[in-house]
Amino acid sequence: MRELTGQQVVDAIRAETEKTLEALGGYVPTLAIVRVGENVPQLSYEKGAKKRMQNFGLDVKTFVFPEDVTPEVFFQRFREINADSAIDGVLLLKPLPEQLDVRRAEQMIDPEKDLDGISPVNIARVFAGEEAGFAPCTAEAVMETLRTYEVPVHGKRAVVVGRSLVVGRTLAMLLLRDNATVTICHTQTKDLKEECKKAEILAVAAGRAKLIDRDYVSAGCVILDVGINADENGNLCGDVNPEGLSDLAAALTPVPRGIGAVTTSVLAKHLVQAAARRLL
Ligand SMILES: Nc1nc(=O)c2c([nH]1)NC[C@@H]1CN(c3ccc(C(=O)N[C@@H](CCC(=O)O)C(=O)O)cc3)C=[N+]21
Repeated sequence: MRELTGQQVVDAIRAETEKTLEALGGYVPTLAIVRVGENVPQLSYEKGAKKRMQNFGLDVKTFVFPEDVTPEVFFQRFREINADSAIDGVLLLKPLPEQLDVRRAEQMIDPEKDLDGISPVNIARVFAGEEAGFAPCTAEAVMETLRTYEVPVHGKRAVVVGRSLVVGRTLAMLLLRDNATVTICHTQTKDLKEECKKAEILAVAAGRAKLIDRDYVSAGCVILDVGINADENGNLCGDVNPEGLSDLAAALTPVPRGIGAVTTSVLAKHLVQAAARRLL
């Protein structure tokens, strides 16, 4: 079994962004991270994103609001951040506390700065199979990983476990755009094992630690593990249990250092693209 580590994909994405940065002639794009409260998964994504931006030579401004911020204050500032010409892209960390209507934020975000594809405009573009616009970074990270490792997608049977808008559903659309035959599985799927065993490409974004083991996998399957969970000992683990897969699967992305590392690189790529579309 091949281990599809993120680093090689990160390097390929960095090389691509460097070309675009050169065309921008020394302009340094700036990412705005907008966070409300101190939610742990959001803090770890923010930390990873900041490190990656630094690593790619990009700037970050962080806007932090208290958990109990009023809608008036939050949306006023969010509107200003969006309109700020010194900001090339915006990452709004989700979920938002309940007093803030997330749909209002999604509709407000400038689609040209919407690096994680949360605006209805960008969602529509992805679901229409268009190349323009920004797809959610994690779903695109899976496609970048397949591309870098030259895993053929065209005509393959792909099974996606998980139907969240940000990952599973979107990833299904990206796989479909590349001519895979796609099945989406979820918590109400009758025989998950049998469905997964049909997969030549198995992408798991279920949000359940070690849900998938060798009983779900056919020989030669390429497995993409999108999960980031904490195991019994508090260590990061994926939605896939790698034990017993090595003589069965053709390839697997590790957790950590797999899709998660690629996700922040796609965010960086989108930031550079957003700046280029605005300035070139
Ligand atoms: N608009 C939006 N998009 C998101 O994608 C989004 C979000 N909001 N809100 C929060 C959740 C949570 N999330 C995480 C990402 C990485 C790690 C993580 O642990 N990353 C490590 C390790 C990753 C690895 O190597 O596999 C790192 O980046 O260094 C955790 C959590 C994203 N989310």
